[in-house]
Amino acid sequence: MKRNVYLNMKSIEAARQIMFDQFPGADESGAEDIDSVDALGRILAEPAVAALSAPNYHAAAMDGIALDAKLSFGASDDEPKILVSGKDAFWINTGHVMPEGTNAVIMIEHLNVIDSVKNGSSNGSSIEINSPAFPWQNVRKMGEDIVATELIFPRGHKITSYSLGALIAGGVFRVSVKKKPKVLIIPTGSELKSWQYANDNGLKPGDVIDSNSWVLGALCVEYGASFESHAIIHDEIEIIMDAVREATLSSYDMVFIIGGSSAGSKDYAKPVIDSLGEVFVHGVTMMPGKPLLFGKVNEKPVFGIPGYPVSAVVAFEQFAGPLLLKMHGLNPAAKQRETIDVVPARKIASKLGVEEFLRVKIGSVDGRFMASQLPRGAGSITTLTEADGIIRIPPHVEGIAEKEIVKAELIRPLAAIEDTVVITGSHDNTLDLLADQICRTRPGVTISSSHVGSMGGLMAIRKKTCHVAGSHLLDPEDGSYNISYIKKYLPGERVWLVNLVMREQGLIVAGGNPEKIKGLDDLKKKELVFINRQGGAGTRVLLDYKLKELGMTPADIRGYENEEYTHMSVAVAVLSGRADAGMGIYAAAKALSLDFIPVFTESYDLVIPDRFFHTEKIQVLLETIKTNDFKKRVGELGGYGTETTGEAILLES
Ligand SMILES: Nc1nc2c(c(=O)[nH]1)N[C@H]1C(S)=C(S)[C@@H](COP(=O)(O)OP(=O)(O)OC[C@H]3O[C@@H](n4cnc5c(N)ncnc54)[C@H](O)[C@@H]3O)O[C@H]1N2
Ligand code: MOO
Repeated sequence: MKRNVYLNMKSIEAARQIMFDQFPGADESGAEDIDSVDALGRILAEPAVAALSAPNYHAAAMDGIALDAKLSFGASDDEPKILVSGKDAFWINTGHVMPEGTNAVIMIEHLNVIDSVKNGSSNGSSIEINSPAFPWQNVRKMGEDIVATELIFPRGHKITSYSLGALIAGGVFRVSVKKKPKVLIIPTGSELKSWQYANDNGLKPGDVIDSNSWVLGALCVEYGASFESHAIIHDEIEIIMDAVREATLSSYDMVFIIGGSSAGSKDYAKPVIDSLGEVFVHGVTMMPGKPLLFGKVNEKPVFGIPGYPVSAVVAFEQFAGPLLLKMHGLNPAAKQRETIDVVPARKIASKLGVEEFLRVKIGSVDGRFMASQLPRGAGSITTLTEADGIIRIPPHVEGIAEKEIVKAELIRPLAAIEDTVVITGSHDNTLDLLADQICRTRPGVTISSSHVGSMGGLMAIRKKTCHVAGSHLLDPEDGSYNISYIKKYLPGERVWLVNLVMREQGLIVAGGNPEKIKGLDDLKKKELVFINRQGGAGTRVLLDYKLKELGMTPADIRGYENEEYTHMSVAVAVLSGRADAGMGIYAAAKALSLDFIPVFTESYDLVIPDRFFHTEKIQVLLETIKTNDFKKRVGELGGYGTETTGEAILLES
């Protein structure tokens, strides 16, 4: 099988130019007539002209009396005027037709009814007024809002919820709108399974759930198009070819082939488009999304969308999406996101020659928007779901220095970013629980946490890039937690130390504990293999402290020098049989159904600078951790104590 090579990578701008040039008439797609009430989000193909006026009569705008304003002229406190109800003045309610001969309304609050109950409409009641009315006061004149025959909206207007009100009030009950472009999405790949299949059968190694069809379908809808999904097609070129041929000959306006766009031996998108039509672009200098393919078959645009989920999204948002907008009669830039100035929390490297779409979390700390980079992997959809924004690094730029101000496109609203508590440091599952629980205390307040270890958290406080650090640093000198580290690394900072939980650290061993391990002492047995954590990890510091207490040395333990970087990878080492025991937290053992032998209870604390401590969102966070609900849920996780949860001390170092 011949492999594809990207002979001619194009810049985003050049590739887009080719795309729009190839479909100059894209915006001349047809129109259809529909009921106005069904037209939300649609684009007017013809102007909407009012058939009725609104209001279509002179209407009282207030409750009171209607009169000819002339009768009230000259009225004052000293010389009030008396009107006779039924003759000079007529009781009227808001919205009612103004009686013949009247042109003003005086509000009921400004009337003094002399010889009858207020609101009564009996003839002969006298009403005193002590200020004049001016003509048309408190009257909504006929056509005040909309005049029949006037233009309500020009063609190209996108119908909003407000627009529906104007159309219906103006008597426009049917509208001519642009037809929605219709997309056929074809997922390809022998590894792909539908979610329904996964639901019924589970997944085997090598199976991948087709999630892209759903993401791209939803994006089509967001961009005003409709879509249908083809059944998954295995890596068989003839079948993919048939599907594309058939789609381009039927009513679809655009076709996506997902997957198989790059250089693999089973990557068929290019040969398919090539043999049915013409390929214009294969390869764009952007990342993710580099292998994007674009061509024409039977006069219809066909895209080869890269299979990695983030690549697929970028390919859509940079190419297929803007073309859909144009087909729908909209400006292709209509979906451009707002940008803000952000400061990277650390320097960011970037590859020369490609435009990188870097997903970042953004936090508002000390009046600056700090951006922390999320993992770059195009295979991780969570790098988009976790992101607050996207920093685009142009092809000629090699990276961004720490604290260099750059633009970020916003994915989440700014107000939500302002309401986010940024927590950096050691990870613990109770932080996830807190993130879920906090919106019960105050909807809108959210937590964004990144995991860089306890020391990383303290450094983030020092660099002013977070509000809260999660930390469990044991001082082996005296067995205290965090305090001596704060004194050493945050000199001059007033910080609060708040206990989140007490957490059990222990030995993670195989299910059923076949080696009958009871504690650290047992690790002296030469037939047992240990798996350690990396130097500097809180858990490693703890192990060394306990070993010293027990009078043991590293030489006593086989495997002491083998290191892993997370609790979970220690648990995986035990599960795979590579080690008999490792130190870690209960949650990691539980996640893989391993056994756990408690060794020590440590303090997992939140470090919060005093200048943030009294802010509303931090108070909401503190309130949340003190709730019984939160403590109960922590208890249910197992391996935690909450007796001291929420206890806070102020440290001035
Ligand atoms: N030798 C090279 N290999 C690759 C290159 C390259 O330049 N040279 N480019 C890489 C880049 S960049 C990308 S992006 C990917 C895109 O490859 P394909 O479009 O050919 O996609 P597949 O290989 O079919 O799939 C990649 C990945 O995505 C999963 N996938 C596919 N379809 C779906 C779907 N509908 N829903 C969810 N996930 C899907 C698929 O299982 C793979 O894991 O190529 C690199 N390779
Ligand atoms: O360009 Mo690929 O799209 O990096 O993942």
